[in-house]
Amino acid sequence: MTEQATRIQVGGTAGTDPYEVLVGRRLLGELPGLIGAAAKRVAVLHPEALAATGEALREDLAGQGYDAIAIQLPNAEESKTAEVAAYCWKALGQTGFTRTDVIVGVGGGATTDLAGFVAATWLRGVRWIAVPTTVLGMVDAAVGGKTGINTAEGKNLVGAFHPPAGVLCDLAALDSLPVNDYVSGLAEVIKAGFIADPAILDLIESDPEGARRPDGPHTAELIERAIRVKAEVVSADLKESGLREILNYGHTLAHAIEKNERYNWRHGAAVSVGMVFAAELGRIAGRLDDATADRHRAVLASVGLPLTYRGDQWPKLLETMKVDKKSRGDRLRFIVLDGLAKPTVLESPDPAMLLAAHAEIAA
Ligand SMILES: NC(=O)c1ccc[n+]([C@@H]2O[C@H](COP(=O)([O-])OP(=O)(O)OC[C@H]3O[C@@H](n4cnc5c(N)ncnc54)[C@H](O)[C@@H]3O)[C@@H](O)[C@H]2O)c1
Ligand SMILES: O=C(O)C(=O)C[C@@H](O)[C@H](O)[C@H](O)COP(=O)(O)O
Ligand SMILES: [Zn+2]
Repeated sequence: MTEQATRIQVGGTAGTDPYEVLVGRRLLGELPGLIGAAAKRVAVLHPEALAATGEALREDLAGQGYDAIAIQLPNAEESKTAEVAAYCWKALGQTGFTRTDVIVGVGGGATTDLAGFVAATWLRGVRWIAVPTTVLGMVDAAVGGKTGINTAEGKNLVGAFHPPAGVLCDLAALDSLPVNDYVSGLAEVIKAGFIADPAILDLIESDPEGARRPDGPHTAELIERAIRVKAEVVSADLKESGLREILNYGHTLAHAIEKNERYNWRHGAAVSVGMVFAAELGRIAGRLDDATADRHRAVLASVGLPLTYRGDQWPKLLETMKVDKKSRGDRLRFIVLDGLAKPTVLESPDPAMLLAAHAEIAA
């Protein structure tokens, strides 16, 4: 049975269908309503780490009369490949999955990115529901409809905007999350703090140790605040024609680091370094005050996120950043801050500025 949950609406403007993000506990009772009466088949996509959860969900849905299958994916970034997507398409084809059938993605951001992408591409788009099980998935990846996979050339280079029909954030799922993965998700929470909601930073600074734990005093509030930031932005600009770019704060460098590390770094850890870089870039460009730039290091370090990356990799990172989705032709574009919660775009920064900002994160 569903316990009382916080409901955050996303979309519903500019021709997009509205949907809700629920945050609470024991939310799976909401699934049948979201799946809808038209579905006969349901595919539950889950990572290896959540094999038991995926199978339990499949059994539950089968007990409710659906023709339910579970598709196990590799853990983490290994699932975001064309091969894994093709494996899922094959399973859906063999099950006779039609346009009224539904995909449920249960897992972290990598799983929901892949599940959403499979939903976007199967029969040119079927309904899907996100059940994020990591902090990062709840506050960011599962919300907003960006779905996709990586290619050899870079991160998330193939994908589609395909919003879910609903997002169920069951906070109990976080109890089994390894601490490194938990903390990685805090990078996106802190990002939401810097770009839009500084109360998030105050909450973390008041108890950094508590922020690292699912039973911390502010866990639900931190997650809900970060979701509200994301919901507001994607509701105004689903397809990233402008405003949505602010959610990419720290990501230009982060994606290059992830690729350079063959995805052995967690996304949030790379975003942490990427935000320190972006803050330095803002400071060097004369946009950001010293105190706010320094606050990045302090708050990220206080929860155990990294601030530096190997200094000898700059030429490779620069090359990768050129295929960032915010680039236009030969122009690199970065999100920087004009001040706390004042994100803006920095176009074609001088190479010397980039190098100087890089020197501040080089280990
Ligand atoms: N679409 C978007 O808007 C968006 C936003 C932010 C990030 N992302 C993407 O999200 C991905 C990162 O997501 P993530 O940080 O959630 O990592 P992840 O999905 O790689 O999960 C991390 C690890 O935790 C395991 N796991 C997941 N839930 C668990 C649980 N409850 N208990 C135990 N283990 C669990 C996973 O199997 C994996 O091994 C990246 O690919 C990033 O690009 C997408
Ligand atoms: O939702 C968005 O928009 C974001 O930029 C959120 C990011 O945290 C996320 O990592 C996203 O997947 C990056 O998008 P990309 O378009 O740069 O691949
Ligand atoms: Zn991100």
